[in-house]
Amino acid sequence: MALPAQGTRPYGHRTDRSQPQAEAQVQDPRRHPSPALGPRAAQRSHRGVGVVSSQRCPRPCVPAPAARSRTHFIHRRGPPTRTHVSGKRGKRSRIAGVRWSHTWVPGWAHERPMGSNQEEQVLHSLSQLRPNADLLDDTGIARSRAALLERHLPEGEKQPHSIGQGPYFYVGGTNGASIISSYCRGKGWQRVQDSRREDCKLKWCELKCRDNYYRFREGEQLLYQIPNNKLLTTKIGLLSALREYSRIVNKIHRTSPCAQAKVLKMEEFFPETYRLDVRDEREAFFTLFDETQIWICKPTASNQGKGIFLLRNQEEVAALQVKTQSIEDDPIYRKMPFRAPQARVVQRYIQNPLLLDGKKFDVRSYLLIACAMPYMVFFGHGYARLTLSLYDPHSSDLGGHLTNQFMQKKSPLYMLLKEDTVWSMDRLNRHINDKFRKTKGLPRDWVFTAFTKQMQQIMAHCFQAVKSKLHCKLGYFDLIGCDFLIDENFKVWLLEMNSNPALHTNCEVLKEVIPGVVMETLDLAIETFQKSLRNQKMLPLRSQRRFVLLHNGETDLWPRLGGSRSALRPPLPPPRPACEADCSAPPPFSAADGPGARRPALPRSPGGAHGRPPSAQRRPRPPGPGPDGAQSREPGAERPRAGAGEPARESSPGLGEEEREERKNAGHRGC
Ligand SMILES: Nc1ncnc2c1ncn2[C@@H]1O[C@H](COP(=O)(O)OP(=O)(O)OP(=O)(O)O)[C@@H](O)[C@H]1O
Ligand SMILES: [Mg+2]
Ligand SMILES: [Mg+2]
Repeated sequence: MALPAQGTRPYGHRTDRSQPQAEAQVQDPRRHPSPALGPRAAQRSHRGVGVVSSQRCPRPCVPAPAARSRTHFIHRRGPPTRTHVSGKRGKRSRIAGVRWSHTWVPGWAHERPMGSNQEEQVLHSLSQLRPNADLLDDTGIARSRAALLERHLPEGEKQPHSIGQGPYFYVGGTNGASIISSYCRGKGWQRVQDSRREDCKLKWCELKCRDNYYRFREGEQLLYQIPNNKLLTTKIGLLSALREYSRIVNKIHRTSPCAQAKVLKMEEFFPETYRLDVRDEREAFFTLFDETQIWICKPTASNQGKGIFLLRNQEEVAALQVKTQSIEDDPIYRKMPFRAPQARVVQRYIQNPLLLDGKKFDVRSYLLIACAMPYMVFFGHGYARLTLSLYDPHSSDLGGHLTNQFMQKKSPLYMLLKEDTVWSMDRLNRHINDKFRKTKGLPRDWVFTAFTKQMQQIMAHCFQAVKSKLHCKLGYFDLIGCDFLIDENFKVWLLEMNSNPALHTNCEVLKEVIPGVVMETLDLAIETFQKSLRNQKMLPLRSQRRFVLLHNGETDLWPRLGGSRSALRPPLPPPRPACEADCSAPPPFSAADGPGARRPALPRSPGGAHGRPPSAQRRPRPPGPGPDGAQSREPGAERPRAGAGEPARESSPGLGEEEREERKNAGHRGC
């Protein structure tokens, strides 16, 4: 576990295409650069994003201070609603006790059109207090916000939206739209309805639309969602990335025995999973299945529990086998594979989940990639999602097995009992303290200590697995919802990661949690963007409140300003001998993993759950480097080749196909 590095601080805890042309011309940001995104944006070309200072771009062979490039974990005790600050930050850090509590705001429960409801006015007013967040003192902001909340909000005082020709923003879809809009309007920005406009300072789009990426102006605008986030946010993408990363790490550990055992092993946190679109894998699964276990079958890119079913007996498995084979043999799908039903995975079902008053639950947390150039990656707490009914492993009612809100909403009891289906992390912590601490010998506040740490390690590990493959440009940012299950032995399992996580606020707890998550996401995206543009040091981050820094990529050799993933990778220095490496850091990649090196293709065969032959599944553990997979690579270390480890047979579509898929699956992940 890497300790908090210097400079980090503990966690505070459709288009209306009729937009007049003239308007767009008048607002050409190249002539009127946005104060919010910085004047230099206006001078930049699309790709060249400025001179990189020597401080930010160390000579390749000179290792930069390791602490700056490592993944950082800052752990705190206690609930996430207070900010713990390090002494070094002094008064400025004591911002925070602002609880993003809007429970008293009537009518919050449903997303409504922009500007039409009270909560938007509230958020707008709050946001107005920090029109230039980077210029203001946070303590003052917090006080002013609190004062405003006290004075005005119960009466629902309406604050006029700023008029005037401000920078523009675009929000596509309804997920979180009112919160995002309020935030931006509070900065004096104006919402536009035409997604094709290129002069938006911010585009927050639910669907990844090809046009937005074609039109994206690096270094001049912020764009929500990294275009190939499917590497993490589809079931097959995540599985493939984790397998590939394991393979590389294992190889390094074989060749460099002193590379210490600190990287997580995927089988320790990711339930055994097989791809059904890969013949060898599905055959391995059909062979190993026996009726003592339950498996869960999921489409790779759906959400809300759609298309999920359990496999408990040979008949169900045989039916699945026939169905899968018939799809593969279908001449139509052979000709037009994009018409075929979505690829699926089968995953070992965690049969013994921890229960809260007899109910199954999972935890939604957030992985925030606030900046992709350099990477600034954060962890954020979310909430727990419970089923309405009591858990019975033998029940055929999926409502008791699938904890997502969407499934629960199907119940007639939902409207009556919905508040019981979402718990705050505080409540979860209290419950676990009360009910399990003694009997299970847990440390006090297990939720905010051990559990939080494990979630952070797992997320950091997953990020490391895809870091070199994500398309990174200055201005891309992403908020990813990560779903964790705790079993009755308090073992933590990652179930999946979701793009475009649900930002609805239809329960009291969600009203408390979601606006804060969205606003801090935007604050951090803007602050890191500005700092990157200006070649400023990232830390300290004035807008960091509840999110915890997982990875500070300032000293990563790649990606760096002045280049992007879409450009050619710069030559990498020779790897340092592993034994010289800081033993708390992950091992460097060998030259054989570097660019131009030949790499064996992904195992087409029996990958089995974690990329090993089925015979090996039950199952020798790889000589693992240990529990901490959370650090970044050494500054001189090579990375896996871009594209390597792409899901081998997942249709790896261009955006067109992905867009189609997105549209098919439109919906918020995890609602
Ligand atoms: N391996 C597993 N063991 C036990 N329960 C599981 C497992 N995988 C999924 N579940 C349950 O099924 C639910 C839905 O699964 P998952 O999140 O993977 O699908 P999804 O369709 O992407 O859902 P969403 O995006 O809405 O969270 C989970 O919230 C969890 O309750
Ligand atoms: Mg999902
Ligand atoms: Mg889920």
